[in-house]
Amino acid sequence: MSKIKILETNKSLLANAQNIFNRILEMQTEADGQIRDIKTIESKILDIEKVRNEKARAEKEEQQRMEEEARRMAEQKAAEEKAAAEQKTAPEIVKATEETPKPEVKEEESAKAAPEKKEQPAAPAAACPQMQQPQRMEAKTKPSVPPKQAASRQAVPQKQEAKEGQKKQERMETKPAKKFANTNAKPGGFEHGKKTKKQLEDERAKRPKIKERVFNIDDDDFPKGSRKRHKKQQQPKVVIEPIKIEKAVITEETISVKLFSEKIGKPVSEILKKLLLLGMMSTINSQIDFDTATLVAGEFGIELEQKIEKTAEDILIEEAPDTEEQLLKRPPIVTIMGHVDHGKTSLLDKIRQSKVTEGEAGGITQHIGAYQVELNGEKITFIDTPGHEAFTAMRARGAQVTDIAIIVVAADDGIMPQTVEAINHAKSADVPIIVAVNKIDRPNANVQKIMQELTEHDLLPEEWGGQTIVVPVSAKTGEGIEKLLEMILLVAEVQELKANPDRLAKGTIVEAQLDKGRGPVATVLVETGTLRTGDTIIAGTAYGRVRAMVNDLGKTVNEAFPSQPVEVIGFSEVPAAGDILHAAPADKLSKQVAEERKDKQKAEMLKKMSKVSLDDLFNQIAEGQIKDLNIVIKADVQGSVEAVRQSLEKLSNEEVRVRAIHCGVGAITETDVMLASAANAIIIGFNVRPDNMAQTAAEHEKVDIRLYRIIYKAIEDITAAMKGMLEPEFEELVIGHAEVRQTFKVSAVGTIAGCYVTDGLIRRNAQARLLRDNVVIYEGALSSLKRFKDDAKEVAQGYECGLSLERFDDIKEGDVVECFEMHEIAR
Ligand SMILES: Nc1nc2c(ncn2[C@@H]2O[C@H](COP(=O)(O)OP(=O)(O)OP(=O)(O)O)[C@@H](O)[C@H]2O)c(=O)[nH]1
Repeated sequence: MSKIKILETNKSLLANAQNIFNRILEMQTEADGQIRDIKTIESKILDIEKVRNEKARAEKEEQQRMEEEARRMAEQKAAEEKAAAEQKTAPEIVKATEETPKPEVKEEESAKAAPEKKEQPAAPAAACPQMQQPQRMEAKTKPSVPPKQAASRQAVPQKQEAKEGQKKQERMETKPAKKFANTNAKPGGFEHGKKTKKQLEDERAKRPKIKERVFNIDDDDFPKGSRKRHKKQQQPKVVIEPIKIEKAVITEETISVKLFSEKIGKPVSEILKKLLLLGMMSTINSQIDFDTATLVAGEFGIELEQKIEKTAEDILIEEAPDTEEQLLKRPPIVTIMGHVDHGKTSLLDKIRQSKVTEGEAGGITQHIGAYQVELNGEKITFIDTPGHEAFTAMRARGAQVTDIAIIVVAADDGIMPQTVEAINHAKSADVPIIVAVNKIDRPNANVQKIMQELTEHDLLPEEWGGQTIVVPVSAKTGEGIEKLLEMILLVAEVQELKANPDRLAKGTIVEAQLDKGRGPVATVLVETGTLRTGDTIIAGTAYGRVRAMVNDLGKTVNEAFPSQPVEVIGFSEVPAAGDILHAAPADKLSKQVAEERKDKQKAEMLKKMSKVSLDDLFNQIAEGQIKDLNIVIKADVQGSVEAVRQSLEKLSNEEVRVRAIHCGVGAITETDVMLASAANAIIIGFNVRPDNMAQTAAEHEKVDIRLYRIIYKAIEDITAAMKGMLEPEFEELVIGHAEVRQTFKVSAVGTIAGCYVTDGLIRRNAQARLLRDNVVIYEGALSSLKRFKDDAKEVAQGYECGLSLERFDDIKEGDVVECFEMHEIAR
């Protein structure tokens, strides 16, 4: 009894630990989401800051430009006045000055002084007519030349000036693409030289407006592809366009709704709505596959692409194929299987004793899970764990280490059930079989009988014209052992077993344990490549570096070649037998792979741990987690139990089979809950309630208990849940219990129950049910609630009260009144 209690306590502790673990995972996910949000906000703030800075810079530049313009205007005015004065005194000089082509000088100066003018230049076509007439332009622009420059220009020969003018014109004509072709801007940027004072004043008056426009010019107004434009253009981006995602990439097979919403920039609620329209009930954490995600993204007009990223695991197992020249012959790996007591261990021992020390004088064999023997200079590796259980366990983990299976059959016994199993295991693994008929030294040995029996299992001996090699042996005397080894080498020869020793090692863990002194120790059977001391290794979730290697003779070795068993020290934890070992090119990679595998294990464990409930039944069915919907049925009478069982089992369909794993009459007990927990079942109660222990256990074990009073409602709920359409709107909340201590019959009123409130409270307006031995015998409302003679609204725990039930008088002492309210559930 106490053991059971301990077991149960352990179980509940485990469940608690699991809950805490789940909560931590949830918190971690939440924290990750919040960090992401913070990062997004951060980057937005930076963007805004950037825009603000750009705007301030542009304003500053604009101000500088205005100042520069004002200064130039003043100079211009002075020049005009001076020119007017000179005109009066020296008309010929004026004439000469008028004929001097200088617009390009002014233009250059103007461009240098006011780079912003380039932001609104004329379109090339518009600019050209003016540029094609430098002589005429110069006549008009002459007054704007500063006096100093004008004087120096007078000394320049006309011919040279004309040439320069032409060159400049050509330069401007050949580079139209580098200038902005903003058609909105006035083509005045290069024309200062020819403007009159009035024009310039007009322009100055208009300038604030231009500035305003510059700020509102959209990027799209400019021709695309001009890098120079971005360099020179100092326009701030004031208008922040909302980001429109047209294409998104997902990098895994499935994606959570939350992450998907971030990728496509749509709210989770919108996505859930779309999924619902596709018939999928999902939550923010639900995983959706690429096809579904594509459909949803399509609804938003977003193209979705899948680019599966390479995991560390992919990189680890990625291997270049070996060339024919790289492949060298390797020893065969042999497993011995057979029925109990037919002599597997004896045979393995005999082979080892007879051959292992050859050439290794004084060598003491070590038990490391596998050993090698030598015959005529050729090696054979034996896996030292006899029996097909280990063989199959390894196969189940994806490790197929065995090249040849020896089926041991005792000559004095015959083929037994485990012999048949062993034969079938070897056959299903497609491994060649050699039959060793053992114990031939025994007087009642009958090899012919064994051969006869072998034919019944599709193993026709060679002697009888078949393919199966049968070798009579005695593990006791050693007779036939040499022949058996020869046959093994022969079969290996036919198999052409080869491996490339010149690559990173890959192998299988044959045995592993935690050694007090040396830490995790594992025997590795190298399959291909060469394992070396110092190599980075990973097997399952255990990783590390080869610190030391010991062979089957107890000798320290620095290298292990294909088919060689070695004991390896240096793992971070004990790997499992059957795990595949990889030597990794880098420490980091092995660590990453281990992390990935641990995450995967965790996810799978969580998946397995998640209990079925009607709320997420559809999701679990959809994910293929549930094939059977197990149900425990408890009802008040046997008739109901049967009726409910039949109705519910009829709901089975192709995807899910509804199975009543336990049915019974009476209250829902803790045992029912434990059974439901173990079988991942839902409990359906009809007119019965769970007792306190059951209630607590159900909370611990996360078992879904559904209570009904009408069969069709249960059927309706389960049908809906199976279709993913379950939408219960209300949830029952028990608010208190009162025990009936005494009953009184009052002629006009009916039965009055004198009660004691044991927990919670009894509320006059709440609903009530009457329980007798946890079986519901009435459900309805209170017709009265009194404290002594006074009507009461509610009576709390620890107080006495009198109550009566609406249209129900069959109240007995010991009954319990359960008071409850219905609350709407937010889904
Ligand atoms: N006479 C004789 N006895 C043998 C021979 N081989 C094994 N035995 C005996 O048979 C018994 C069982 O041998 P094991 O080697 O333990 O057989 P096993 O198949 O490994 O048995 P399990 O490990 O229990 O599956 C032992 O008492 C051995 O001494 C043999 O060739 N001749």
